[in-house]
Amino acid sequence: MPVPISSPAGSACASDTHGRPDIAPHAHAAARALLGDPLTNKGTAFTEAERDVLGLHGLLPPHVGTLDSQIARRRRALEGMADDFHRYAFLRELQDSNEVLFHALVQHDLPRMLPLVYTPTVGEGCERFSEIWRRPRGLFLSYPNRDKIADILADPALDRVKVIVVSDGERILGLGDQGAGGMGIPIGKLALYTACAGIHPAEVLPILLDVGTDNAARRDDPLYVGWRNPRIRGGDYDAFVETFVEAVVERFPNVLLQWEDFAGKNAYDLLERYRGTLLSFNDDIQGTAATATGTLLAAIRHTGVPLTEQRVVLFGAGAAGSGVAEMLVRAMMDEGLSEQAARARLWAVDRDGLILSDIPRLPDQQVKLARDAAEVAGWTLSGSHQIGLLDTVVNVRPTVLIGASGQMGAFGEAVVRAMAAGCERPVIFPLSNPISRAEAHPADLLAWTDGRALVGTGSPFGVEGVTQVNNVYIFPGVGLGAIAAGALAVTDGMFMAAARALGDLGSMGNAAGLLPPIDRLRDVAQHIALVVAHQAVEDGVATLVRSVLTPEHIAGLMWSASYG
Ligand SMILES: O=C([O-])CC(=O)C(=O)O
Ligand SMILES: [Mg+2]
Repeated sequence: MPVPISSPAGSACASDTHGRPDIAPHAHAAARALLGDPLTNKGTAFTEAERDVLGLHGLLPPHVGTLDSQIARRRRALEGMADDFHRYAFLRELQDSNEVLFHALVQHDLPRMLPLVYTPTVGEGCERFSEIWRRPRGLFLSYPNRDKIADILADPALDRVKVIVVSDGERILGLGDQGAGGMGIPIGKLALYTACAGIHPAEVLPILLDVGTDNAARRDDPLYVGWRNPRIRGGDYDAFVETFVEAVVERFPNVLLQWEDFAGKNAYDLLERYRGTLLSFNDDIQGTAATATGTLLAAIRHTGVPLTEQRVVLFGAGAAGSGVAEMLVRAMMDEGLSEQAARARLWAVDRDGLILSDIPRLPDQQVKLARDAAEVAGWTLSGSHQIGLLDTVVNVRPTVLIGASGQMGAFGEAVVRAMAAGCERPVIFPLSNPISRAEAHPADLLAWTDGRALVGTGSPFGVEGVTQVNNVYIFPGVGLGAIAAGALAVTDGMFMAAARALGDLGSMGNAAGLLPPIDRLRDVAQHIALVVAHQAVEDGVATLVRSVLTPEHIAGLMWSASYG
């Protein structure tokens, strides 16, 4: 769906009484507005005819370019830069000046561009957001403006919005509280909705709920662009989010909303509170879970050990880790285990060590994962305090080790060698992002296991044979599928269908990895969208019937970057 570029008020050119062409004053303003709006700007690719009609002569250099030549020019500039952070900033600026060119560049070479516009570089983009602030994108809904949310959303420029990604910036990847800088994440995720699921750039809306920050370094930075206040919490926070959700439902009744990078308890509470009111999901809980589950199912094709016989140790039981655990339990139950038998195959280790039921004040999601102290009574332990990751691995002899802790290097040599000693083909997924928070470097995992490990990392490392196990394999397809089916809710079944579809996809020619290569992400999203849309029908939440939900229907919804 190209954005129509219409001539303002018919034609900009008129003739004065002497027959000289004359450009009406409003046309000058309109011409500048056209170039200043990233959704309509084509830069040097405006044709002669368009320049005539739209009054663009003089504002552009005389050369008329093509999208391909523009890509080549930007590509050369990008490769000449000193580091990825500057490439990130350059691409953000391009997105804010010409969206078609930005998306064409990204789609043209996803393996090169994804790590620049998304994980891992987006992490530094959030940490240094204020430093590279240039132009507004999306909406900052700050606590002091809480009475104005509905007015802000009323902007007619937002009429086409179909997908919102919202964060409050409190748990940005594994980097913690970044306050308003967390906006980099909704922007990055939505760039992938366009790149992978073909959602038009005019239909996406990044939102940052600025409720302050407890990150003193950000607050004390004189350049910080956010609200300089400690985080609002408790009832005031809940009321603020409630106002936000009510305004969204009123303004965009059919929108798909993705909660992203909220801290643990809020992540769970908001998902559960609003999943019945709003077509919504939490990517860190559900997207990560489906990605990890799907990749584990793919790994099982290599190891031959059925899911119901896996022994899984999870390190880090926050929103992402416990989301993975719950989905694995459901997947094992689908394959015939009782809930109790499924839970008996999972051990979760968090900051107090192995989660045991006698640990006081466990968060709700950890209570379900806790083991009975009696179960570990016979374990050989290295110390008398908590049961750490190494003790757990030595005693459990896991077949699968998953990290969602944000703790760099937590999968050390002793842990990994202990695992490899008890298992022929260890499956090891250090999922935490960005690279500075990964539980292990994949090259070390391969070395310590003599190449026997099947390794998947949240961030890209560029190590041969290592799969990137990132939510980008899931959320664009789930979102597109939900939209395609006109779904009223995103069910757990839709995520399970997405996970199984991912596991069944095979590596699409990616000989070394478990999942398809990054340059096939559009095909992945399209396939997952179809399966998810069908599951929406199955679960009774679709407003369209199954017979119209064909691959052609999905493909027809996907926009590709071109000037059209
Ligand atoms: O953004 C990513 O790469 C994956 C993710 O959701 C997270 O780490 O929070
Ligand atoms: Mg996230």
